[in-house]
Amino acid sequence: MTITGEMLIGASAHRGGQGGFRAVDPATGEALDPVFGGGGAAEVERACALAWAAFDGFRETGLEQRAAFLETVAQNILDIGDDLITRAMAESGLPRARLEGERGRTVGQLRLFAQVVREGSWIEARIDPALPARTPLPRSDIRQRHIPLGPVAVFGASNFPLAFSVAGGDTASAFAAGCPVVVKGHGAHPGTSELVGRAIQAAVASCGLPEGVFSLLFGTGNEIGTALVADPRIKAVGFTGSRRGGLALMEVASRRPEPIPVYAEMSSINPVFLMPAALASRAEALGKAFVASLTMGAGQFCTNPGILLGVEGPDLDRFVDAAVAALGGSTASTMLTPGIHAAYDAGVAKLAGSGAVTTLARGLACSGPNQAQAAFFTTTADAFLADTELQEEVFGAASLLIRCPDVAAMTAVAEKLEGQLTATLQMDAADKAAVAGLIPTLERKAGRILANGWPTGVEVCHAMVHGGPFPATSDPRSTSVGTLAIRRFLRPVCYQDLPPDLLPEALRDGNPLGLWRRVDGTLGKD
Ligand SMILES: NC(=O)c1ccc[n+]([C@@H]2O[C@H](COP(=O)([O-])OP(=O)(O)OC[C@H]3O[C@@H](n4cnc5c(N)ncnc54)[C@H](O)[C@@H]3O)[C@@H](O)[C@H]2O)c1
Ligand SMILES: O=CCCC(=O)C(=O)O
Repeated sequence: MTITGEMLIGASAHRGGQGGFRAVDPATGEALDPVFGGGGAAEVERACALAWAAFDGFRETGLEQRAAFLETVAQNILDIGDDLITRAMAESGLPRARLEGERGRTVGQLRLFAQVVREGSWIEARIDPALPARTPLPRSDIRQRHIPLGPVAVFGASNFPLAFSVAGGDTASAFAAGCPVVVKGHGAHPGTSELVGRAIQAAVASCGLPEGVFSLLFGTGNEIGTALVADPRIKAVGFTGSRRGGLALMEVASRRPEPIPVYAEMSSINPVFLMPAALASRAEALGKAFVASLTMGAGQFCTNPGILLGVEGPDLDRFVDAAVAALGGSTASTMLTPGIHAAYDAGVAKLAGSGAVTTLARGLACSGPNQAQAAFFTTTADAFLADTELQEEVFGAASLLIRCPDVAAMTAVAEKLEGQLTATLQMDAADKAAVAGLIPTLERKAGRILANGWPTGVEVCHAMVHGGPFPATSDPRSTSVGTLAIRRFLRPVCYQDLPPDLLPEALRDGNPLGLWRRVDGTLGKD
């Protein structure tokens, strides 16, 4: 499939005239063809007008038609074949195996949402039948279902060019809910974005959906993203990226005459608690496994283990020795963009220059542009508690070990942490009592609590929460991975005493769609 450098606005392809740009291969520093034309206000206007025009039709598509659309997008992505993988490799510096796995995750995610759409319980139909004879007052007939919010703006993330980008989780969950999507493609992987965008555009056409169900915009500065979030026809935003970018978009959304929800996933350092009995029994294995998680994908995971906490002593020393040995032998890896590489180097230099921090190990030297050496630092619990800057995320393979005098100090540090996507416990049976004391704190701090695993590698499933309190996300009530993500783009509507033939099918007597419904408080298929 040819990459043209055009934006996709509804059914058409359009070359933007607001400044050209090219993707950069971070492994070589070379600019890649073609030149992409950036868009501006006119393209935002056209995409949002089409999305709004498509909304009422798309939101009332039958469950089967919408599920088939998601499955068609998945198949069309697979049908691009190897061109998608080779372009994504060139634009991201990520290896083939990682991108093939990510393509599988993206396609699996779309298919999982198709199953969710068909099953229909996300509509959460509720019926409280009229009670005309109730005293002292009769009850009306009251029914409720969930409807989609409206067109959603999705910002593709740099670090997952497939699973968190044009057809990633935000887009899949918005489509599943019945929301048209306008994507602002990430400038780091425009070719990958165009290929996937064309797969979605073709699916919209072949499934007989209104063209405005999907558009893909590009732009060189912040203006296009700002204009998109400010557009009155956009009713929600999905974002994965920097804290600064997420906060800026939240600000734009909140200043609109009609403020809208922004689901921004931003910054997390994902604490790992090395409990004493676990360290005593397997410090060396934990040290090696930690480095494997830290250095995966050059550390460019929002779930990266950015801090570790352990009680000082010989067992923690054994952990450190094993981690230092593993990290010291880790090869430098290409980062996603020159900007992300520069931010990593600056973050590492800041930690290394802190008087309260000691450098334990660095990875092997770099041998090409935009490569990062892994970094492992240590500090004390007192120093960490005294300096909030030590909590700042360094996006990449850098981690800080906090040496604590006892388990109580680990809890004290946990209490001072900002909101997190994950909190990980390395624990043995003898640690259970101490862990039980930590869990209430971790529940308040994180979206996902893991035992004896590593936070990188998020499962896409029904029970997953990839979210958490600020600054992990802008809204701790939801998730951006897993099927619960559909809830972000829905809202309840109540119908009181409407004539039966004006009710939506989901709420009609006789349950024509065969949905799970709560009738007079009881869940069933009545
Ligand atoms: N939490 C995560 O998962 C995660 C993922 C990727 C990057 N990051 C962080 O973000 C840094 C930069 O990487 P990035 O380019 O992927 O993220 P970014 O936040 O700079 O950009 C993400 C997207 O948002 C847009 N954007 C950013 N700021 C904006 C603004 N003020 N107004 C309008 N649009 C705006 C960008 O154009 C891009 O499309 C990294 O160094 C890292 O610290 C975090
Ligand atoms: O970078 C954010 C997503 C991380 C993720 O999905 C994973 O660890 O698998």
